[in-house]
Amino acid sequence: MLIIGIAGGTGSGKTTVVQQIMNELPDTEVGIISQDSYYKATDNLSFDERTLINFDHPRSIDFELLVEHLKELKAGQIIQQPIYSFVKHNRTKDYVTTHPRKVMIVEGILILSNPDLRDMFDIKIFVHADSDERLIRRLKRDIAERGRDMVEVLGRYQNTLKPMHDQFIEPSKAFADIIIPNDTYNTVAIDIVRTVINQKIS
Ligand SMILES: Nc1ncnc2c1ncn2[C@@H]1O[C@H](COP(=O)(O)OP(=O)(O)O)[C@@H](O)[C@H]1O
Ligand SMILES: Nc1ccn([C@@H]2O[C@H](COP(=O)(O)O)[C@@H](O)[C@H]2O)c(=O)n1
Repeated sequence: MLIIGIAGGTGSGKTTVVQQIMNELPDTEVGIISQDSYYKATDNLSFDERTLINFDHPRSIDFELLVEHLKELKAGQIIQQPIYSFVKHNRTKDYVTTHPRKVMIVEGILILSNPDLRDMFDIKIFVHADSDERLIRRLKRDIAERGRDMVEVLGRYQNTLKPMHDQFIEPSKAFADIIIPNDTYNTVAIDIVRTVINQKIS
C-alpha cells in the first residue's frame, strides 16, 4: 500500500486537490481518509461549549485512532471511518466502511505535524495558498456549506486558526516532499501526482 499525506492550511484546496487527483482514477484502487473525520467526540459538552473548542490545535484530533486505522488498512483490514458534522461540531453516530486500497490518501491541516502519522506516509505533499486567498475561500465555504456566518469565521480565524496555523501548520511544510502552489488551479501538479499513483496501481 502506498500512503500519500496531503497537508495545507484551511482553504488551501486540499479537498479539491484530492477530488481532482481522484478524477479518472478507479475508486477500487485509491481510498481517502480525512483528518476531519478524526476530530475527538465531545458528547459530554453542550453545543455552546463545543463552539469554544480550538479546532486548529493538534489536541482536538484523535491521532491515535487515525494511526491505528491506517495500520489496520495496511494490514488488509476494513475500518469504520467516523463521520464528522461541522454544523454540530461533533462526530455523528455514523461511519463510512473504508476498505484497504493499493493507494490511500490522507488529507488534513495537521497531518504532517504528528510524527507517528508523518512516519507512515510514503509521499508527503503540502498544498500552499496565500493566506488572504485562504481566508476568502474559508469565509465563502463555511457560510455556504458549514452553517457559519461572517462573525463566526472571522472570530475563529483571529482567535485560534491563524495562531495555530503559524505555530503548527506552516512549520510542517518543511516535512513535505512536494509543495503544490494552489492560488490558482494547478493542473500540472495534479497530473504529476496522478502519474505517480498510476505507476503504483498498474
Ligand atoms: N485553486 C483554487 N482556486 C479557487 N478556488 C479554489 C481553489 N481550490 C479550492 N478552491 C475553493 O476553495 C474552497 C476551499 O477549498 P477546499 O478544497 O475545501 O480547501 P481545504 O480542504 O484545504 O480546506 C472551496 O470552496 C473550493 O472550491
Ligand atoms: N467543528 C469544527 C471543526 C473544525 N473546524 C475548522 O475546520 C478546519 C479544518 O478543515 P478544512 O477542511 O478547512 O481543512 C480547521 O481550520 C477548523 O478551524 C471548524 O470550523 N469547526
